Amino acid sequence: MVGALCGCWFRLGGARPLIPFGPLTTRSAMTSKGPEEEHPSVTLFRQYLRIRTVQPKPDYGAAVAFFEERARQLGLGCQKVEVAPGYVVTVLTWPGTNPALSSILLNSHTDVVPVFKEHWSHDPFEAFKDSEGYIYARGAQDMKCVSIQYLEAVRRLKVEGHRFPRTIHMTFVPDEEVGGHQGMELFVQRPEFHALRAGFALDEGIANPTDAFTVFYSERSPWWVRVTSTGRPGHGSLFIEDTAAEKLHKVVSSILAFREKEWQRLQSNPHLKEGAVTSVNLTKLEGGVAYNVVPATMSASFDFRVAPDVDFKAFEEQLQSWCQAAGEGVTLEFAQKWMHPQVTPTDDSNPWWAAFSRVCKDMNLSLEPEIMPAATDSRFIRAVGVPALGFSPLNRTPVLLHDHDERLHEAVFLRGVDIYTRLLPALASVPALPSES
Ligand SMILES: CSCC[C@H](NC=O)C(=O)O
Ligand SMILES: [Zn+2]
Ligand SMILES: [Zn+2]
Repeated sequence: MVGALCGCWFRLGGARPLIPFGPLTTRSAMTSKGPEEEHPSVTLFRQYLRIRTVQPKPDYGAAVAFFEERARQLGLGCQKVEVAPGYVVTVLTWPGTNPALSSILLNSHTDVVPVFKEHWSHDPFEAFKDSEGYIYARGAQDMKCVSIQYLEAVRRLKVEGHRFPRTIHMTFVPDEEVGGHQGMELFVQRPEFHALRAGFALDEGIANPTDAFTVFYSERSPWWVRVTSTGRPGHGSLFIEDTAAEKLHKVVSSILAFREKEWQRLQSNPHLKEGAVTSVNLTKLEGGVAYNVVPATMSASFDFRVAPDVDFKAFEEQLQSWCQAAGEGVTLEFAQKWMHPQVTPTDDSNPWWAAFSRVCKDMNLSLEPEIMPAATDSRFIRAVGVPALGFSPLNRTPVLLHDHDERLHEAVFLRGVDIYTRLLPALASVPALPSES
């Protein structure tokens, strides 16, 4: 461990009461305060949002320095693990009172997706706050809010003098937005990860526009598939037989028919949520050189998200058989193929869920448990046997991750700090599990 220094608090007593708000409409009554009156947690959030950790060239160095400084100020242990050249996982640690118990892992990624600046109302890296209190920035929802909410909850609990039996680790990881292959996927294989002895993890979720909070207990598996079709080339004026395009068209039709079937299944059953069915989109078409030259090769790329209850072997065979049915010379390759879907139980047989859901109940938060439609670092955490929930405490918030004008209201952000301030004591005080005694 390095940097386990005890620093001074930049502000004591973060538990300032929030201005309560009801429906969105009443929020406009809340006028935003001047910078001198801004809640310090919001100021810190906005500072972090200004660090340009934007793909494809994130400034990871600045993010690591930011978290090292947080560790210094909060008196937390700080460890840096370089999982690949230039890809550092920063781990901040608040030791528990009983080192025999497994720890709580609070994960967040530091990178954010690119922007189309011309479609934004404000500079996406300025963290502009409007007069109503909405903070506009890339990463406001996904997921720089969560990183700071973890830190601010820990700060508050530490200031109040609490200690808990279980150690709390906060991991700040690179590379999630491009697949996590240089981030969490490598980190979970490292001795430093195993040394954390994580018993349970929290990671990102998605905002919920209603009063409820969404919590994810599993994920769909990303399968990125490129179908390549080869056929006879020739002059564009002739009826050439066995062309690459005709065969590719057949595969595209089969896959889009499957897409329609899954869409209908989702539409016709109000109990099914997006993550419970398999989705697919045709995302790239490549091939051809000129209008009048029939190409010998064409390809189509698909982004499949396979639901966790699918028989993966049978599904792959289905993909192969669509290619075969299209004719000779049609093959497929995988650019991503996640094969280890895991489900974290959401019943009281899981003591972590029991603790999590009990706090939500006590706080009158209504939870909507779902399967994450996209892929997050949770899949790597669950795959090494650590139960994980995907949770971003953002309700009454439009889903704007990866979108233009991504934004978050400061009151929702601060309410999230309150929520973690209740969740962490409960999770870090879960009694010894059978496997720990
Ligand atoms: C297949 S790895 C890509 C991970 C990415 N995660 C967030 O958006 C996603 O597209 O789901
Ligand atoms: Zn994310
Ligand atoms: Zn994202």
